[in-house]
Amino acid sequence: MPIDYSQLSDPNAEYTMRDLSSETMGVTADRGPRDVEITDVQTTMVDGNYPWTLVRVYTDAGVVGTGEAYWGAGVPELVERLKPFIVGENPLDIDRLYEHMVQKMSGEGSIAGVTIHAVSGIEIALHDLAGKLLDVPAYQLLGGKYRDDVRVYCDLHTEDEADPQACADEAERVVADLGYDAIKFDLDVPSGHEKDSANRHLSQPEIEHKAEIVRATTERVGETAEVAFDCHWSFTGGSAKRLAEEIEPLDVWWLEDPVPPENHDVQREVTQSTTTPIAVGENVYRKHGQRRLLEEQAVDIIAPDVPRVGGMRETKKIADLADTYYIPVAMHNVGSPIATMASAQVGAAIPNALAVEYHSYELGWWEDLVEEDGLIEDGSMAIPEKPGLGLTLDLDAVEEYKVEGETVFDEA
Ligand SMILES: O=C(O)C(=O)C[C@H](O)[C@H](O)CO
Repeated sequence: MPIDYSQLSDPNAEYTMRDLSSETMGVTADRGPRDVEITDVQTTMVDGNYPWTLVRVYTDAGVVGTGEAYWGAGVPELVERLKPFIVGENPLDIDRLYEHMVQKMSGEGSIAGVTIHAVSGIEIALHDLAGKLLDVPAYQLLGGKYRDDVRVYCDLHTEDEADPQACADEAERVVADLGYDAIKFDLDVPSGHEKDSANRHLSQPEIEHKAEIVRATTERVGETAEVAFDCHWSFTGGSAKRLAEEIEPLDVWWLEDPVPPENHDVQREVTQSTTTPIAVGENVYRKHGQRRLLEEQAVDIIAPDVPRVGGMRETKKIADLADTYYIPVAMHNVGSPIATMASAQVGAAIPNALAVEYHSYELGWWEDLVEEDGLIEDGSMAIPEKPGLGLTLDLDAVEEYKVEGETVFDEA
């Protein structure tokens, strides 16, 4: 039997002094037709190339909002934990409900991690819902449009990720056949020269091997496409600096996460040591987490993940802060069409959007999860003029691709 979290004791959530519920805040004025109440929250996990955790928020108006939380063990349980804090609330108060959820979960660790994944999934669903209730696209809720289409970059893989020629071949194929003009490869791949996989140090032959991947791909497609490289927080500051310097003459879009994200001093030193643009952000939570990276100009490009960092408004706030330092935003994304569209809607509404990531080109059924077709064309996503996120989940496809044992959401 599923656990009824509302029956479990949680002193922090019960007695927290800063209570942002409508009742305590006295948010009770009659809003006429906009007086809508949240009645339920549900999740369904889809077995994509990541465990996509779809979130639905139901209302007494019969309107449902769909969002997506970044994957992670326990995220559906955390969504269930959050439910009592938003049931009965007006879904149009997105900002207050976000603050309310974060505050109520502060004893449980809402500074970062899977708690914020769960909050983000609900927050995105609230944008879809609010857009539908007000009959406007989600970007409109964020302040309106800077662009009709948002650029999408494709994360690429090859059977042998360490083979520079295989990477160059795949880059050429994807750029020519799928129409992308921006792509990304992993650079934390073995070179055959590794002596120790723990100490983060890169020997010169390892650096030369990585530079060879960069050289092979940028030489092959550099005239028509931008190429970024991801290092997944692997190296020492010194190694990162040597790698970044080595690839300076090559035409790199950005080098991502060369060092772990938690030491800002090292991060800043690496970024400021090189002309190779450094991108960081997917593993950093909420505007508070991203603040120092931006204020200390420890990044050239900020890369928040919308269903992970806190949701759409939180990403907008991060983008606003980034823009005060003239730093562009490349939205990290490994999600389903729901997360990808949520990211693109943010991209439409911020001046400094560089691109949104697409991470599922090898899956074959990514787009089948929604009724709409042609979501990404020629490396870009057109922002729908339909209300909310502008997508309709195909519940038959959700049933087909759900994680074994999962239950598909109720209809509206
Ligand atoms: O695409 C990226 O930038 C990634 O880092 C993909 C990663 O595998 C994922 O986000 C975390 O494991």
